[in-house]
Amino acid sequence: MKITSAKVIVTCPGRNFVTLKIETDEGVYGIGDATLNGREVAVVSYLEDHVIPCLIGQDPQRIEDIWQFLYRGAYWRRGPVTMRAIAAVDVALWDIKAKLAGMPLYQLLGGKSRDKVMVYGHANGSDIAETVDAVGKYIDMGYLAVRAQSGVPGVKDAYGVGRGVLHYEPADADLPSQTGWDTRKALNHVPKLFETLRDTYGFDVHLLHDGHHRYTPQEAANLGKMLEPCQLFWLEDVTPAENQEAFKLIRQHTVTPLAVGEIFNTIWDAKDLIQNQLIDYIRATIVGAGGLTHLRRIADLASLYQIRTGCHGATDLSPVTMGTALHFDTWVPNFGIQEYMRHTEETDAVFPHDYRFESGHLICGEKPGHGVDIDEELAAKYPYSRAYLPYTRLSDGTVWNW
Ligand SMILES: O=C(O)C(=O)C[C@H](O)[C@H](O)CO
Ligand SMILES: [Mg+2]
Repeated sequence: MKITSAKVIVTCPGRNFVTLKIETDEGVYGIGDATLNGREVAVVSYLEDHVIPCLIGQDPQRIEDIWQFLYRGAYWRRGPVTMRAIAAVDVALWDIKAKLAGMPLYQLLGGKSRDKVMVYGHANGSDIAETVDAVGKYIDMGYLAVRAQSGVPGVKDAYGVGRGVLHYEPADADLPSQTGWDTRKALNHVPKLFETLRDTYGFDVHLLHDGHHRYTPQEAANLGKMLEPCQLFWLEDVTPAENQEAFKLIRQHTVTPLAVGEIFNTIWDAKDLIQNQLIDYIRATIVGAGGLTHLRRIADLASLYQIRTGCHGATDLSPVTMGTALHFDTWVPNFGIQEYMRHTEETDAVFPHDYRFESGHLICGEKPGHGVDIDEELAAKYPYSRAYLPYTRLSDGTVWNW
């Protein structure tokens, strides 16, 4: 069996997505997501100019060998562009293998560990009252877990505050827009938000919060400690994780559960965090961390230390990643939770899929493969449109972490 052709499809049904389609001489094809928010075209070139020429004529059934070839063979390892390109190939090949086997992908991974996958939604508002209302709407929709982000008084465009009720897309301008940050103001505000949420909704609903890399380790420890009475499900990306050791300080001071990893590319980004038990949830996902082949290795390492998965699932990860992640979540023994930021109707129409939301859970379908396709004719109606993520400055002009 041979790969006969591969093409990259770029479409923008409200936001940009990069999709790889691999075709074979047996008529079976596979689809993989390669979207890198704000840097999409770099991955298109990596795939078209450097990966696809090497794929033609290869046996698509040799997933592991092709993964190793793309990772080791390039000499230049890791990084978001390389690993997204590898992820797209990997997922397309798993899709092909599962279609050939006539099985939903979770069966190839080892079968179901659970019937459904608990997800968390994104509630946000410009102030505490609006955010509390928004969380209530998610609870009414059946969610068992909700991430809450609120505007912070005196901070311009605080992270996570969207412009719509169900959809939040931060990459919104053809040059990066400037947002603000003030840690002191956030430390005054965030604990009040969660106290109000607990007073309003009690302690049964799982609540989550994303620090989006803004705090220093000391500030992060302080926030984690202040939030302890509110019993969060997790506090995410509370400090940047390039220095994995930084989490030791946070860990020594708080039992608030910690989640990290949506920007990780490989197991090496998470190795010390996992082996020193400095986190509780690993957020690496299919498209970010080299596909199913590599994410499985991260999850297995994490399972040795009772660390559970919590795959990134923002809207810049296409339905192809969501569908594949749901097969992974259905199988992975140390599953924790899955992020679920809803795609718009336009996006869902471009990527027909068989997963569905039911009572706070997503359930993957039973179609052979990962269950997500691309409508190429419809995709062609939405041409690429450059969009950047915002960036952040403190009030004195210093660039900070967005
Ligand atoms: O979903 C999250 O937790 C995020 O932090 C979303 C990111 O800001 C988003 O994926 C950036 O493209
Ligand atoms: Mg996040």
